[in-house]
Amino acid sequence: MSNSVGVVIVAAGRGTRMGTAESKQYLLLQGKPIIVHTLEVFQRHKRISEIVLVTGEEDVHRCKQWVQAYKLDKVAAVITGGAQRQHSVRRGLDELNTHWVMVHDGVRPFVQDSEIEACYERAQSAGASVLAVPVKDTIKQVDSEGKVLSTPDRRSLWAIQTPQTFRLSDLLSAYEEAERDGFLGTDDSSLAERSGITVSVVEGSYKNIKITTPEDLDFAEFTVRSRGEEHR
Ligand SMILES: Nc1ccn([C@@H]2O[C@H](COP(=O)(O)OP(=O)(O)OP(=O)(O)O)[C@@H](O)[C@H]2O)c(=O)n1
Ligand SMILES: C[C@](O)(CO)[C@H](O)COP(=O)(O)O
Repeated sequence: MSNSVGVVIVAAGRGTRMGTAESKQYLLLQGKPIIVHTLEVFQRHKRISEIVLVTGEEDVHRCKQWVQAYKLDKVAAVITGGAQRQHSVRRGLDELNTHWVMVHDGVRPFVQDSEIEACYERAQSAGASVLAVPVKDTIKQVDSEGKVLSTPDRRSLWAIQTPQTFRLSDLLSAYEEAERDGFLGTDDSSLAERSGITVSVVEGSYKNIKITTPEDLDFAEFTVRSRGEEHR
């Protein structure tokens, strides 16, 4: 099928900003690890045929157990990541056999089915897409001494989320180029952009947070609890 879609879910980080002994992707939300909440969103999505989960070496075993226990049968591989997010994504890409790839953070469990669909459709029409929200604050560029340098026009600023969707062959080329040039980016789109791929933004929701610091857990608990109440 020429539009098959695989997902690389990266979960090999240590969560230093969260500061918990347990890596944040394995903390429980209503009794279930955050990473399982994230996997379930893609497991149930009709567009997704294959999932590769990238995790820490010491976590592969328990992740494989969850894949069985939660019947996540789209998970084709659970593999070990690298030192930086970019290295983890690269390893995941090498495992996929689909035409399209979505890269998603394991700690963004609140992405909606409709957002995944919109990202897929935009990538089909534009070539590549990223989910994002317009920034709400005024942003300033500041130098190392704390002096304000400039105030960029907020109307052109977006906070970038995942999923980020590309043709697998395009993203692999972009990753190879970045590796060759020693470029390290904080997202996948930045690698694609520098290799000349046009990336289009899909407006998402402020609820699709990346669970990063302790206050994000309060929001996550609240969100999961309210969903449970909605379904009662
Ligand atoms: N070497 C790495 C680093 C990060 N990630 C993943 O990339 C996503 C986004 O990264 P971030 O939130 O920054 O996670 P951590 O690196 O774990 O957090 P911190 O920077 O606070 O240590 C997370 O799902 C994380 O597990 C990864 O797979 N491999
Ligand atoms: C890819 C990403 O989620 C876009 O917001 C993010 O850049 C990855 O995490 P980090 O906070 O930059 O490490």
